[in-house]
Amino acid sequence: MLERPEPPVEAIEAPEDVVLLVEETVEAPVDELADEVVETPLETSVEELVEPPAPAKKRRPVRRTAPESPAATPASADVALSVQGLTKFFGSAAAVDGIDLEVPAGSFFGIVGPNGAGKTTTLSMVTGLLRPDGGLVRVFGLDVWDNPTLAKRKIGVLPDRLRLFDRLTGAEFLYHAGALRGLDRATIAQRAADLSAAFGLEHSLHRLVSDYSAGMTKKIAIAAAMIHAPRLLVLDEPFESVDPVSTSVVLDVLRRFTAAGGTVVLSSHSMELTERVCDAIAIIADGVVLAEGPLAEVLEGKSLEERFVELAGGEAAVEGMEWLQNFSD
Ligand SMILES: Nc1ncnc2c1ncn2[C@@H]1O[C@H](COP(=O)(O)OP(=O)(O)OP(=O)(O)O)[C@@H](O)[C@H]1O
Repeated sequence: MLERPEPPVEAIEAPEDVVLLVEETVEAPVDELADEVVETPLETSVEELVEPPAPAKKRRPVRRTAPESPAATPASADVALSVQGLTKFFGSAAAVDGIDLEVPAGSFFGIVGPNGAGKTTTLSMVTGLLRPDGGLVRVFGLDVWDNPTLAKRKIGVLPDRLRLFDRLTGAEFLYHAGALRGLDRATIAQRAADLSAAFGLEHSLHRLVSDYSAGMTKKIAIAAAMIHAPRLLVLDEPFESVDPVSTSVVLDVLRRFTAAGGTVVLSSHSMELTERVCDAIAIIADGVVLAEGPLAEVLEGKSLEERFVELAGGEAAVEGMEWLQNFSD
């Protein structure tokens, strides 16, 4: 029997308090908003990571991998992201079909795959935006679906199909991102200044995001994803529509982030860029992992493009298109 299609991602998991905050902040000037900020310290100590406070017992929303399965082994402390048996169906079709991934802390991890391979669906489940039908996702040992609040503090997200509050200026947008993460005004101001300078947006912060170019929009969205100093950045196609100069600026920021111990997981259709910047990769197609591991191991001495086509490619069905050679004029 066919299931109904999933509702839009943001309609599924957005907690009520976040929605309220969004509604309250959209039209208000930044200075007024500052007083409403909840000053919750965001960075979580190492102790909290190792021994998170016992959460209230909740019904587990995710169908688990059987405990005796080898895939359900505990994650190690130096693993930033551990995905085990992750599954998602849309109707009767498996978009993600038992994916396992292990992303070492401090790495620059790339996910590549053909259109419809399941990259966005995987990243949406990893970041707590889309509920899996099965499997486990752990971020620094925390189960994203058992401890969403604690786990999401560790994660900065650039989602696919950006829908930004584009009637805000760049400054308001960053303020809004920081306020949602519970940062106080002074911290947001400091970080917004640092991030906008790093991304070359410092002279555009007074402009409406709706007037930004596609590349500027990506950059402000990545800046917003970083404002709470997450340990893990999950970026869905961060370089799409971004020119080479801006790409290099973004890469520079991300490299500094990983050099300081942060972890980046990104999806990309650029084989050249993925091969150049990532130290570990996964090639996925039809919702399954075809190869995963350190870059050199996956490549086996070939270029990523060659390896990608070898594993995920197929002969294009061009036969029967002779009509295309008979031009209409
Ligand atoms: N909300 C949805 N409802 C029904 N099917 C969906 C939905 N979202 C994704 N799919 C399907 O799941 C599969 C994986 O899609 P997904 O967007 O994860 O692929 P992708 O690898 O990110 O593709 P691309 O590179 O084109 O962005 C596709 O067959 C897609 O049509």
